[in-house]
Amino acid sequence: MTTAADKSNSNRNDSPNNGQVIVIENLCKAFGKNVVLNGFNLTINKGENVVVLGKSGSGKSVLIKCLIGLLKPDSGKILVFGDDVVELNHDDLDKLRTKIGFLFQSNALYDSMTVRENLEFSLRRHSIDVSQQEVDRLVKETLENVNLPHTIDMMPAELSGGMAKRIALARTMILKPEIVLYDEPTTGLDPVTAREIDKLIVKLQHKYHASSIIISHDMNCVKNTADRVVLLLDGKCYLQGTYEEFENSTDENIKQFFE
Ligand SMILES: Nc1ncnc2c1ncn2[C@@H]1O[C@H](COP(=O)(O)OP(=O)(O)OP(=O)(O)O)[C@@H](O)[C@H]1O
Repeated sequence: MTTAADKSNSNRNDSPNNGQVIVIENLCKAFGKNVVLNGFNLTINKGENVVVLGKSGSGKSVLIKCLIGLLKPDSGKILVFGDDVVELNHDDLDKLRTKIGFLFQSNALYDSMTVRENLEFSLRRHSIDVSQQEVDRLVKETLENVNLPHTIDMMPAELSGGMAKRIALARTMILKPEIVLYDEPTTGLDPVTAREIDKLIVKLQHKYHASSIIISHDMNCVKNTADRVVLLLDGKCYLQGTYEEFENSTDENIKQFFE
């Protein structure tokens, strides 16, 4: 396993366009005396799924919020497609966010809209100039990708928890985001449904070549989806490695996630 510093140093010798989609360097964020991020480093490559592990309150959400410009870090760099998020103006930040999909823990579907309308709204809101025929085709294709074409005219209240999660995923994917941020995608789901979501995350990763950050405590989800696992501890990237390296680790800070 490697520390983030090792990775960061090796990256410096690489060419600038070598498939790095996100580069986070020395990120620091405190709220008063509460130091949450304290020199956090992480690089995410094109098409890679990275799981961020960390105890409750370790700063995973703060990290994601800094990444999408909802929180301003105290110092450090967050390069997304080569642009520093901290330096972007409002319009450029908006443009960048259209390339980033977010799967909320709550799914955040609009209750008063059908599945079709939820997906269409997502497209229209990003003012993508497409014909109704193309919208219909995209909605149908995306619902087929999550194996739920028959739900097109259903209301969110009629969907099971697992179906709602898959529709929320479809709504994220219809915009073909280059980066997807998953916030505990399997929390609250039964094990069978949770494994279906894992498979879907990997299927969509391969289909759309998106890069993902997945926040999860569900070690089965981590095992099934992660190309790389990163442990956020004391505001830093404490260790990173494959799932197998984490599983076999004798480090007490890692072992506790497997208990
Ligand atoms: N806007 C804010 N103002 C003040 N403190 C904040 C703010 N947002 C987060 N924090 C603090 O930052 C720390 C990290 O919070 P964060 O929500 O990132 O944790 P987390 O790792 O996502 O936890 P969980 O797994 O429970 O969701 C906590 O101590 C929290 O109280």
